[in-house]
Amino acid sequence: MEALQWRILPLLTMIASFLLFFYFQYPSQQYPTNCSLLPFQHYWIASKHIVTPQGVISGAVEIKDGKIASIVKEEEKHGKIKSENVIDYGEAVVMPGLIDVHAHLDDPGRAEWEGFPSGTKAAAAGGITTLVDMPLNSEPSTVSRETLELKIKAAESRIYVDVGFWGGLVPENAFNASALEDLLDAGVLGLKSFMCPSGINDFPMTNASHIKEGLSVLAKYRRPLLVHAEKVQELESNLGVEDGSNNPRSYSTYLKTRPPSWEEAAIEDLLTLTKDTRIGGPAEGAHLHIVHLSDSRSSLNLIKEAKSGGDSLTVETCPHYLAFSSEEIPDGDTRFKCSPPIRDAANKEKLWEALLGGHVDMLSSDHSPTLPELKLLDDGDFLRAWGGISSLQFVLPVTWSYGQKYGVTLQQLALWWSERPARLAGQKLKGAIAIGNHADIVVWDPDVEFDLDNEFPTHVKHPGISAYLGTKLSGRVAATFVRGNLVFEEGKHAPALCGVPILAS
Ligand SMILES: NC(=O)NC(NC(N)=O)C(=O)[O-]
Ligand SMILES: [Zn+2]
Ligand SMILES: [Zn+2]
Repeated sequence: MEALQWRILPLLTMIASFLLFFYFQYPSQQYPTNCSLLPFQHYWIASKHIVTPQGVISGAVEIKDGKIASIVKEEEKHGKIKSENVIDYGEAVVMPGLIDVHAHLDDPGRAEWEGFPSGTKAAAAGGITTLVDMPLNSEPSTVSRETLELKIKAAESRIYVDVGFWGGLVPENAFNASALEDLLDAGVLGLKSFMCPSGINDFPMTNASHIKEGLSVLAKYRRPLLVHAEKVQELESNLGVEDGSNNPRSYSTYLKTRPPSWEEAAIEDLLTLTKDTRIGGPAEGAHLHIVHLSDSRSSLNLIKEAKSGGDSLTVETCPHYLAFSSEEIPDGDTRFKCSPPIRDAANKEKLWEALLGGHVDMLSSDHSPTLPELKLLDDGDFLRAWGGISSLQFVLPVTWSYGQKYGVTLQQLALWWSERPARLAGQKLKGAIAIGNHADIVVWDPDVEFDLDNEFPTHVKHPGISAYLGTKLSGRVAATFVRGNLVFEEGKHAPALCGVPILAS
């Protein structure tokens, strides 16, 4: 016994000193598991253009253990910051990281379309620090506690940025309050449903009664319902079958199959339900969010009216509706196919007007990629090709570039891409450069122009299907911080994937 002790003791001492040596050599504070390209966790980001809710300031943001510890104005900097831990970005813009509340990463089950690793790597390179994944296009769809658990498992250790999840409201669970509560208790940030076929078999559409039920459950949780608002209406013409103008390679043919009246009809239905969300109404606490609005005429007027009546209602549009117009879409170029469709130039102008006027609340990517074969790029058949735009990495430069003409400000970008999306997704510690918030930050150069060509380093799985490929953009993302970790800088990603799944509690 004693002999054994004498042999083990020196061995233990040796192991202990070995561990101590490594601890002091590489203290965990100093090298946080490769999550960050920076060697420290307490530092300052300095710039002449820091976008805060109170305005754009020159100064520095103090970051400590992943949070924003203080914001120091230029004139107050002296003596308040340790110069060796300052990253000075000069004239570059320091803004809250983008929060994309509408992305389809198709994982698990259809990861060959995108997947968590490539999708979130692209997000990090594009200045998106949080995204909320849609419940459909993965296999299975996220419609129950079990299927949410599969999502979380697919995301864990495989994401470069933080990812939350919307759950699906489908006929199968809509009248089953305990199933919906189970899904909400498991942590989805809210629900999402379709008022037209979604294109995915295990994600059937809902009608007004399903949505009413969903809202009543959501009211208790104070989480939103997101709706794809298009309702199939009988088409007025027979698409020019008689006059021969129904060429499936022509974008105008596709446009005629999904007229603005579809959006209008869906929104009319929805607004009969959102009245209940008013203060004192039976669904007070519930909130309805209309995703990817394209029609800026009648649909938007209905939304404006309901909002002014006190309905708890918000609406998003996407960069592709603001950047492109139907007249310019080349024959056969199915990269531009999405639903609702991109409409004419006059519609686009009115959409900008509504965004600038505060009637459209926020922006989202609706990144919905697929396999290049399913885009039928060779055939160019708009009626049969997969509908969905691939854009995730480019939404910041796209919004900035196409917004120049309208005098878009940095403050507006932060509102549309961070502050309001954070509120929709219930993320109180995200969406603004403010003391106590997560240090989720994008640093970018508004004046740097680049050609988005085949040479440009893109990280989405299938860059060739992006409608933005071949355009010239301004606004280059220089660095992205997620909870204080420098996850992307100058084309390089941090070695470890340290994004975390975000669950509502
Ligand atoms: N199944 C989809 O990804 N659909 C999406 N497709 C688009 N937007 O064309 C969507 O959000 O409706
Ligand atoms: Zn949709
Ligand atoms: Zn979508």
